[in-house]
Amino acid sequence: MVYVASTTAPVNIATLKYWGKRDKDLNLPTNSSISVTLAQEDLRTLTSAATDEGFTQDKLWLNGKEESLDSARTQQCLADLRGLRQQVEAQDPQAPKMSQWKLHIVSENNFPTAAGLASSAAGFAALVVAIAKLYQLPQDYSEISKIARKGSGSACRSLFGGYVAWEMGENLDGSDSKAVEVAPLNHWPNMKAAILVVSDMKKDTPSTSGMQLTVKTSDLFQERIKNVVPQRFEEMKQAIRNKDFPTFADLTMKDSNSFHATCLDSYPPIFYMNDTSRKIIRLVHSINAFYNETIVAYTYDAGPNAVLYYLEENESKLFAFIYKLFDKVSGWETKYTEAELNDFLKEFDQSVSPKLDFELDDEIYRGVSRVILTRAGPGPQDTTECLIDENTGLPK
Ligand SMILES: Nc1ncnc2c1ncn2[C@@H]1O[C@H](COP(=O)(O)OP(=O)(O)OP(=O)(O)O)[C@@H](O)[C@H]1O
Ligand SMILES: C[C@@](O)(CCOP(=O)(O)OP(=O)(O)O)CC(=O)O
Repeated sequence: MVYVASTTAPVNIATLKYWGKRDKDLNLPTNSSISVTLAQEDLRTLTSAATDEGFTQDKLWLNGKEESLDSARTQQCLADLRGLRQQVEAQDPQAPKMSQWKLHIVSENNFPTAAGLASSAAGFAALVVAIAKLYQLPQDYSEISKIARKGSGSACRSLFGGYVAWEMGENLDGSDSKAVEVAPLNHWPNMKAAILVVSDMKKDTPSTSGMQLTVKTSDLFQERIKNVVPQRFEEMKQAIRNKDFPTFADLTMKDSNSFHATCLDSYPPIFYMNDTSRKIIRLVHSINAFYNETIVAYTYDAGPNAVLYYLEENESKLFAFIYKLFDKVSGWETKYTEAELNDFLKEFDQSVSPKLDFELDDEIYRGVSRVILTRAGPGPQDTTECLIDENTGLPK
């Protein structure tokens, strides 16, 4: 009999960045980090996991293609999950001996893989949660997040919705390096995100090797992990608890800049942002200066895409600028009617244009391929969708 379980898992985008490992094999970080989990209508992984006594090999199909499961990281995740399943079997002799059987895993991302859109985070979170469900593990999600962490560090934060911290921990075996909820989605539900996709191309320097180089060569990095991030970690959690957007946003922007500064300070230097990324940074500062209030924050991961965080109530103020500048780029029409989009232009003409005290770069849209308009969202979700045929145990 083929046993099957499925889940979806979200992407998360850090507002306090994880950059640097103190243990590469266990993905133990040199600093704690914080992220916002994003809604799954726009960005999510759907994963089904199956097991059966008759399966002969562990197998993975990702976006319709069979992929290797051989990476040490994936093997770690599978071994840990099987270890926990063994405990279930030891306590309940009736429980099927799934820990001894092979697994079939089928997964689909509804967005480009490895484009700096945190596919590995959603991917490993979904993989681990699907198998934990299949195995009926009793552990809570903080415990399960330690297994996702071994797949990809940032994946541990995708086990929760809303506002999430990854506590770096101290133990050498990683037993206290786990994700915890800072605040649930409904605490501050009006957080939105506009992602300006600057490039869909696969990135040059993978996060793992980039981090290794920074840890080894950057002096600035030592200052960051010792004196900058620990304090920011506490301040950002407090800003989230207080729903204090200006503080949250200022910390987010400063931390993105600090992380990219350590990349530039690596030797040889690593460049994740490009000219368009930098123009967007300037634009965001100009918009905040124009309103004399911090209404929007940028943050960049290991790639040139900009993620802009803002509150729903400030959307028309922000979109007066960004729809005006990026209206030629796709992604708006799925979220707004033509009348709503016209209102953003009207807002620009009536409220912004007469007072505009800086020059807008009409060509900036050329560096952006699309916008993804999304918002803060919940953690992994149960689903009735299943990617595996329950009779054959193969992808549908
Ligand atoms: N649904 C999935 N299931 C299992 N593994 C996945 C899944 N999606 C992505 N991955 C793994 O993650 C890898 C991509 O990770 P990578 O870190 O290069 O890109 P990214 O996550 O988009 O970028 P970043 O984490 O820096 O934002 C893929 O090559 C694959 O091995
Ligand atoms: C810049 C980041 O997005 C780096 C994410 O790195 P990964 O989690 O992809 O790295 P590995 O642990 O090596 O898989 C910052 C962040 O998400 O906190």
